[in-house]
Amino acid sequence: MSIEVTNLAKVYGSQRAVDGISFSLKKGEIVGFLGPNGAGKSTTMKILTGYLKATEGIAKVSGFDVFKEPMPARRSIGYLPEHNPLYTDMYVTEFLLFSGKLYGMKGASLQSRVEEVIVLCGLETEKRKKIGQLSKGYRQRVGLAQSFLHNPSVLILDEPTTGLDPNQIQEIRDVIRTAGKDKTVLFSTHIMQEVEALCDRVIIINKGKVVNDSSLQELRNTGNSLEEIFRRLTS
Ligand SMILES: Nc1ncnc2c1ncn2[C@@H]1O[C@H](COP(=O)(O)OP(=O)(O)OP(=O)(O)O)[C@@H](O)[C@H]1O
Repeated sequence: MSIEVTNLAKVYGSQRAVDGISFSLKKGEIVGFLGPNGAGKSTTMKILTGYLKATEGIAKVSGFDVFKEPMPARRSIGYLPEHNPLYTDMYVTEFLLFSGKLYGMKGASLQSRVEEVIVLCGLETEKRKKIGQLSKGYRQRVGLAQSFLHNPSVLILDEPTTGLDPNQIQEIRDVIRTAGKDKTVLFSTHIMQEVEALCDRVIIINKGKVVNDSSLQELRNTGNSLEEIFRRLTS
């Protein structure tokens, strides 16, 4: 399994924001992680990527326990956080070279990988600009480029298209589809068409609990729209 979550819980004060969830993703699956605001999606993703400690449970990425073996687990993950933090004073290429060095990449192989992700993410026209000068969509592409840089086998993308216009949404989806071809992808979104366009499977959480885990085809077979299913399970 590329991602394995078992009885995972996160307690903030008196709130069980993540309340004993279990799910797994096989190699190569693209899975949509849905849930209303505050359901616990970002918290789960932060635990998987090692940014937060869980209160209970086990989380494994590429077979590595994210708590006990954090370094190999992190090396196999590309993460785009919800509020994609970037150094706005850096130039695009400079930022990607800098990020690559943080992953231990260097020299000609770093240079050529940066060029590769710039093409993959459609950043050629913007690569000489400062990140602060870029539109929101292009900043998001820089965040995605950074997450792909070390060629991780697992991508964890927290609302990668939020706040983008319809053209940018389509373009970012294409990037995820292309880059995700040989990877396992877990991504959160509030856009149902995005799930229809990209996913093999849908996990829905509500109030910290998994309320649906099924293939898109199984959901289609119910005869209800994804939006109807989402509303029924989460309201
Ligand atoms: N650092 C924190 N301290 C206390 N409570 C927190 C903290 N981070 C998140 N929470 C709470 O945990 C719950 C789950 O939050 P989380 O951000 O994981 O939800 P989400 O599903 O990603 O929501 P959204 O769709 O709005 O991004 C929320 O009620 C939130 O207020």
